[in-house]
Amino acid sequence: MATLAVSNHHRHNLPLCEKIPIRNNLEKAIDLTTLLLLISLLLYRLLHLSHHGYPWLLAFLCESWFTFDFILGVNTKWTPLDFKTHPQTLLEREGAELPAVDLYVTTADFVLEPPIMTVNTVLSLLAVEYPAQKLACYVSDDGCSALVLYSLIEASEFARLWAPFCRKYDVQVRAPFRYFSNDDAVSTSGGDVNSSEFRLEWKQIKDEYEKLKRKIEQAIDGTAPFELSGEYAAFANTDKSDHPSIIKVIWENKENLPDGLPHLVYLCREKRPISPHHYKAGAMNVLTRVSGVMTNAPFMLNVDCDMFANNPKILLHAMCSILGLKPEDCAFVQFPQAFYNELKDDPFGNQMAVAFETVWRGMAGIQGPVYAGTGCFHRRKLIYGFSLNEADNKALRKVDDETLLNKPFGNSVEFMDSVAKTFSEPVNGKNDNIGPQDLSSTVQAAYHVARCGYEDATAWGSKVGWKYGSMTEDVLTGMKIHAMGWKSVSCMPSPPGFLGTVPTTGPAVMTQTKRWIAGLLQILFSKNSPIFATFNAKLQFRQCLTYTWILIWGLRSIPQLCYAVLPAYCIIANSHFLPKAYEPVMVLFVAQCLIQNLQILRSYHRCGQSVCAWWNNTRMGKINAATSMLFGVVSFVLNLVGISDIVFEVTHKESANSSTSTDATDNNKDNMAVNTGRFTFDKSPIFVPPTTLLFVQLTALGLSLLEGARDRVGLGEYLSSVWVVMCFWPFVRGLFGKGKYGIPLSTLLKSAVFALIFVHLCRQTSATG
Ligand SMILES: O=c1ccn([C@@H]2O[C@H](COP(=O)(O)OP(=O)(O)O[C@H]3O[C@H](CO)[C@@H](O)[C@H](O)[C@H]3O)[C@@H](O)[C@H]2O)c(=O)[nH]1
Ligand SMILES: [Mn+2]
Repeated sequence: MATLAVSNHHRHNLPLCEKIPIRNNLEKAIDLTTLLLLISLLLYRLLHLSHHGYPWLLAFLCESWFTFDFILGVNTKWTPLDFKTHPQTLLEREGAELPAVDLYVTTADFVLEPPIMTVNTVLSLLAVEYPAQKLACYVSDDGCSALVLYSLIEASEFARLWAPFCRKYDVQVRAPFRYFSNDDAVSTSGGDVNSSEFRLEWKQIKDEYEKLKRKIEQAIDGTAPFELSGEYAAFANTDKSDHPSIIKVIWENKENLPDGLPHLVYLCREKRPISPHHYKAGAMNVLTRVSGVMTNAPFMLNVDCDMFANNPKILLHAMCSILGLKPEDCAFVQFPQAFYNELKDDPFGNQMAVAFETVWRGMAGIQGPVYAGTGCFHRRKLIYGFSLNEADNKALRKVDDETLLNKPFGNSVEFMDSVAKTFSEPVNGKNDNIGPQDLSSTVQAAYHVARCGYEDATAWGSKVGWKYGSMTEDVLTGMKIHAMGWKSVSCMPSPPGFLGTVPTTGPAVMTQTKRWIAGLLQILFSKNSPIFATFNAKLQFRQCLTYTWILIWGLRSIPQLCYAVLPAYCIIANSHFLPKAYEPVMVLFVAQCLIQNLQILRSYHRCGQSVCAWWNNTRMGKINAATSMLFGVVSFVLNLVGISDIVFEVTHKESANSSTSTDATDNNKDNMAVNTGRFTFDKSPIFVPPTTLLFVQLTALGLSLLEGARDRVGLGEYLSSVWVVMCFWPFVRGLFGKGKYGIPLSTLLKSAVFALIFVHLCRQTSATG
């Protein structure tokens, strides 16, 4: 007895979550050197402004921007921090006392987001290591698809085998498609995998999964009869953007069994053409309310439909931070985004591996990482708009007053109950206010809060819930939380907590980046701008700089494009924007360029990334500047002046099984392997600017070959022009590629016309100048 007490006491002193500052003195020294070089170059340009023409001035302006940008980046990475969590300690200390968590999965389109993918994500959550009676999984379907409901119903049957199997054999990856993939590293379990019993069960479960997959596939391609009757009658005559709500409790853990299966609820909110639905933010708010009247857990996890739980201990890791840190230091716990369909060397420069290592840890050392939309644990309390400081505590007492509650949260009595409970419970939500025992009795209330008019004249989307007004609702919602003075925490366990899909085709990459850019600008130029928030609210100054750095992402396209056009312009118009190679100051230019790029290369090396990945990212940075970033800025401006709306175009997610698909012939597979990561194109106008830019550079280089060297152009301009062509190499290949690998003829023609006009104008200025 005595020893037990001692060891318990001892355990109580062990930390659940530790903050570990990362040393980076060398980084700091190199960054300061780069900064010094950048500033001296700017001074040099400024001093010699009067001796040079417009290209020099333009170069000065662009480089001023780059320097500003660089400073913001250095600020972010100045004081990096890691968090280390101890799930074992948590289990020993808390055991059955762990708080309840509501799990949200969003899907919006059964074609772009195959239901088997959503099913895998849901299965990985249902089988997670946590007392099952504390969990409820809610799937929001913005696509209003009976096929999604059907898939989930079938999946819940399978889950009854899957979850116990995972627990019994300590399976590491609990998304079946991944576990049954041929990858040995993935399919290992912790338990006794050599026993014949295991082999037998493994085979059975695999067969069951194959059956599930087949059923879903057949329902989708129509080879099995699937009628909108009975359970699915509600879907008859519905239109994706015009239908009532549909809510189904698919599975209920009636006996509250800790090793049973968590509740599973399908939810499709009402949509009407006249009422804005606010895309994902709107879906998240309905999830919040529906779960509020059903299970009302004090914490919630949200994932996109493609982001399965890759580490069965994620909930324990997250709880370590939530229970182990001061509440104000842990508003939300964000897992970095990582991907399972990554192509080698990041050909599209969108895997963000280095960004997650550097920017992420950097932010963790200020006020915490951004909320990245998926793989994030929130406190229900905070989502309801409450905060911990004195002033808000007063507001907290006020809200008990019915009349005040009524307005911001809407008019559901059941939901106000959730608000009152959430409000009064201790910050770390130890007293579980799990809702009514019987979920089906709450369905009526759930229908009420899922109605599309429910939010009219309430604070939803402004003070309460996920925030409206930006396509990147995640960054906005997280920033508002930081502006209330809270800190957030990053959680980077090994193996990574969640894995999802990353776009792997040119057009899909462009669509996604364009939406992000527009969404970020929507935040920058609004009343929610971080710049106001440092003055009026509690956003720390350095955190404000970091947010600004992220939000101006798209604006970078303007100086970058100007800078990329400069060499071609100078060559055609016989001008220059760089000193001559023999001028001593050239050393500074070269040094700056080398040091900055080597520093970036070094960070790639440290994150285990190849030189090739570094080059691909550098190159894609330039390509994005001429495509998605530019178009993001344009769509933001068009929206601002009221010409067009910004819509949330859902990212196409490759089917979870495509990598292991067996129907591809060997020949096909070879072709695919050769072309993996090769840039693809479509007819979108987004590919016109880079093609034009490429034509202009090629014309400039061609002309100087034909007409001989020009007196005012130096080596610097020629090299810069070649550099730009190298950056746009995927487009050079696109000139000769076939099918989706080739730039469409219409795009080529348009670009040629624009390039001709540009070259003509350059020649005119050189004639007059
Ligand atoms: O009207 C909508 C549109 C989207 N979604 C869901 O939102 C999620 C993200 O959509 P996706 O097309 O995958 O966008 P990504 O750009 O890949 O997502 C990143 O960026 C978004 C903000 O732009 C965040 O919301 C996401 O969480 C983050 O992963 C998916 O689960 C969708 O099903 C909805 O529920 N309703
Ligand atoms: Mn996504």
